[in-house]
Amino acid sequence: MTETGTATAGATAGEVPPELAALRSSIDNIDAALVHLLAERFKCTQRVGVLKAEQQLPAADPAREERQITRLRSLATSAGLDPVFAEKFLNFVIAEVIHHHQRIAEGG
Ligand SMILES: C=C(O[C@@H]1C=C(C(=O)O)C=C[C@H]1O)C(=O)O
Repeated sequence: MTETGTATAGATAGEVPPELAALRSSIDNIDAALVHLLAERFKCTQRVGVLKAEQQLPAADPAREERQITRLRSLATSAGLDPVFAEKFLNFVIAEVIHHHQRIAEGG
């Protein structure tokens, strides 16, 4: 910042280098795709939650999760994505799903 508070480092409005703008445009598209994919996944898991509640099955299935994590770590490695990050991400999503299932089972 200068004394007048003007940013000196980085691009100011209207001065974004074309390559940065193009990359950000792709990032925005990818983020939109991720949101849509996650929305579809949660639609499926909501239905699983209803089925489990109807059949009095437990909200969590650790054996299934173990298989998913093994598979996702392998996919991540093949794709050049950090498998530790992939595992953390899946665990984060699954934890949210299990909360939903518990709420459904409690009638909520
Ligand atoms: C969706 C399920 O319920 C839970 C959530 C999972 C998931 O989000 O992938 C996997 C296993 C379960 O702990 C399921 O049992 O398939």
